[in-house]
Amino acid sequence: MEKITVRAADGASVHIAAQGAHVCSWIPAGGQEQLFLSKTSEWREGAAIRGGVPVIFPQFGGLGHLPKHGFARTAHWTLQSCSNDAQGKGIAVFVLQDNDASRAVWPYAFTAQLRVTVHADQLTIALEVSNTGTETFSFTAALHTYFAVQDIAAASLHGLQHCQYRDSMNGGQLCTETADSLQITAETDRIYLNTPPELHLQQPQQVMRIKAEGFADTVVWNPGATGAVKLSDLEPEGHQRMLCVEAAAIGQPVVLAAGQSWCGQQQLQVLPATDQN
Ligand SMILES: O=P(O)(O)OC[C@H]1O[C@@H](O)[C@H](O)[C@@H](O)[C@@H]1O
Repeated sequence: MEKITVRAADGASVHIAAQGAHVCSWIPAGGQEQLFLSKTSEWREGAAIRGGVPVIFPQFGGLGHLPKHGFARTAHWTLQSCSNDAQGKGIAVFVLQDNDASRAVWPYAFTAQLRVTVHADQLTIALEVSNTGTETFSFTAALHTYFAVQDIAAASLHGLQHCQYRDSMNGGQLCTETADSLQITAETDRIYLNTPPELHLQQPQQVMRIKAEGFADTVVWNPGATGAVKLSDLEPEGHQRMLCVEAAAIGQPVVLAAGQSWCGQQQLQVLPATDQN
């Protein structure tokens, strides 16, 4: 499968597959891999990659008539540019436009652009969608980031306390998060609504600062042991080494009239461990 490497002057790097404009690997300068990528992912054209950062557009999950999570994650995106800016940041821009295949299932004219910027201890992924047609359309979307964790039992997510969420494990029931520190002990699949712009994924060795802009919601997903056995492309015990924290626009679908654009981004930064870990 066609992939590019984007490297910042300081050595930080990402690998991106043209299928899905899918970030498969992110290594901060002087650091270690931060994204989970299943060793048993299929790597077959048209099959979703298990791990990294799938781009979900124009439909999250099964919330519509399209294939699950829409078509962008399995479509071929065109590399528009790959360069270093004046500060040495590595920047790659991929574009997806409507085509016969997309119009057959979703009859709208659009351009989606994914801009990936890497440097130092940071990775920023920005998705911009423009309505290039004459008809208004609406969509749901997500950056479905699979964070690598050393041990899910020692990881905790901070920042969601008091948020409402739809519990997909429980028919989409609306609940309120009570935990200050969310720990994953079983299959978890939740759409948190109107979440704060900054969350922290804490592990003993580091903290991941997860900032979102433009995306109002956050999905937290881990298949647990019960869900993992149903995923043929998830490596054995893979659920113990990953946590998806997804910047998402689901509760309020994005509506774009002709000529309008929308942008959402997820900005990640690796910070040293804190005393709370
Ligand atoms: O197996 P897929 O299609 O990549 O989806 C993985 C998961 O993605 C999450 O975003 C959804 O909330 C889950 O319900 C889903 O199971």
